[in-house]
Amino acid sequence: MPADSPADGLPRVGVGVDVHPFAPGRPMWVAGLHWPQESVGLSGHSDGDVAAHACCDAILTAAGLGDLGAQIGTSDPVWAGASGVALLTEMAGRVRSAGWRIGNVSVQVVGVRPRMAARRAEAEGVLSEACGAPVSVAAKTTDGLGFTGRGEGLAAFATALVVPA
Ligand SMILES: Nc1ccn([C@@H]2O[C@H](COP(=O)(O)O)[C@@H](O)[C@H]2O)c(=O)n1
Ligand SMILES: C[C@@]1(CO)OP(=O)(O)OP(=O)(O)OC[C@H]1O
Repeated sequence: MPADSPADGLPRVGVGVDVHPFAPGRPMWVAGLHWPQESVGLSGHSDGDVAAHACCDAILTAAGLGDLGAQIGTSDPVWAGASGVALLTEMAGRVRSAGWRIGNVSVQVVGVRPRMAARRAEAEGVLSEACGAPVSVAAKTTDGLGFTGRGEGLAAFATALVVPA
């Protein structure tokens, strides 16, 4: 059965993970928001927005369309420096063009900074607008453990549900 099979009208789930290291001299963009109080940003070919990228992979895998790297890759100059919101808007459009409706997306940011809680609703609004479906946002620090806990970088994990249009 092909990976993008509609599975007889049943919903399909997807998963996405992304990790980027913190990098001095870069603006911090996470979950579609700019965090101007942060002294470092995230490295990457684009803006490094792990939350938006994990959402992209979740909807793409749900639709059987590969992942963000397969869709655009880091060799494509068109997307160099692209915002996570622009990428999520584009990937959600590709998922819809392939015949899917996006039910919802849930993303969890893992790391010590930025502190998401105070701007969680704002992030959910921006990502939901980009996705054209509800996106919920959560966060965890990992209590000092691992590269996230040590403040070396940021990770995000997302799941998505799609249904045939
Ligand atoms: N980057 C983060 C990480 C966590 N939070 C919020 O803190 C709560 C407690 O996190 P623990 O990892 O210590 O359990 C968590 O539930 C989030 O609400 C955050 O805002 N930003
Ligand atoms: C977004 C892309 C392309 O600009 O690059 P990065 O910003 O490096 O992000 P990543 O999630 O590591 O890989 C996906 C790439 O397609």
